[in-house]
Amino acid sequence: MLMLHPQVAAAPAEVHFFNVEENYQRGLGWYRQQMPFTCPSQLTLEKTPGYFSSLQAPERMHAMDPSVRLLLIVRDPVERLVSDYTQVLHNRQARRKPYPALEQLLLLQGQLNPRYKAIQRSLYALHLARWLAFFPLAHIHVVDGGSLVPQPLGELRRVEQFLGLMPWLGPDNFYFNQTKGFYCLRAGAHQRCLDESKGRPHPPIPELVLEQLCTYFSAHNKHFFSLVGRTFNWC
Ligand SMILES: Nc1ncnc2c1ncn2[C@@H]1O[C@H](COP(=O)(O)OS(=O)(=O)O)[C@@H](OP(=O)(O)O)[C@H]1O
Repeated sequence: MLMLHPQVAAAPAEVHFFNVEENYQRGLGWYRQQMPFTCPSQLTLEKTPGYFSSLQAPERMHAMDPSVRLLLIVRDPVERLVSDYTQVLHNRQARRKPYPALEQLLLLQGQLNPRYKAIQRSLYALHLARWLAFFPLAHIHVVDGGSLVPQPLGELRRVEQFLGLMPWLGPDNFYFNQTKGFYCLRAGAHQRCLDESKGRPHPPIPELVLEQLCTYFSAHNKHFFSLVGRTFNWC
């Protein structure tokens, strides 16, 4: 989830990205775990995926500034779950710690375990409803992660529009990186790809488990579609 101040149209000279969750995980000091002071010429963006499913974040963010604009990037909840697992698996392996196979976490005596955190984080309707208790839908722009990957320009132009920014992005700002198999960013002489912790191959999931996941998420997904007033190509 990304949080932006509405005066972004003022075209600030500097843009700061901030990720409280990452800074916390990296053990940085408390001052890197709070929103920094921002000058009028600066725009500060907060990007912390964990806020979306946080119980406290909506109310706290609203108390900080009820006029913030929010960007929510969603992808197929099943893909998100597997991506979540893959990320934790690699973090554990990097610290030479064991981690169970995905199916062991997903299933309890053959049935899906709804207490598995990666499943809970994929219940978008549940989380969004908490945000909608504090912010109107018009303040929340949903980015389709499934289309952001193959067509980044289209999705990001819609973000520019939502933020009331002057259209700036064009096809030259993206290039396809054959090695990574993804689009990366280019601005003038600068190029930026997501780091190697992103875009890793996902472990295969048996067809039967996929069907169980699909059945489980289907009603939640429909609820999410009704909340945002659009559908996605998910279960
Ligand atoms: N250039 C490039 N390199 C790697 N990965 C890319 C890229 N562009 C888009 N993607 C897709 O973005 C997914 C990672 O998104 P995250 O939200 O986890 O990353 S981040 O928090 O925004 O850094 C990542 O998901 P995973 O494959 O599950 O890692 C990709 O599907």
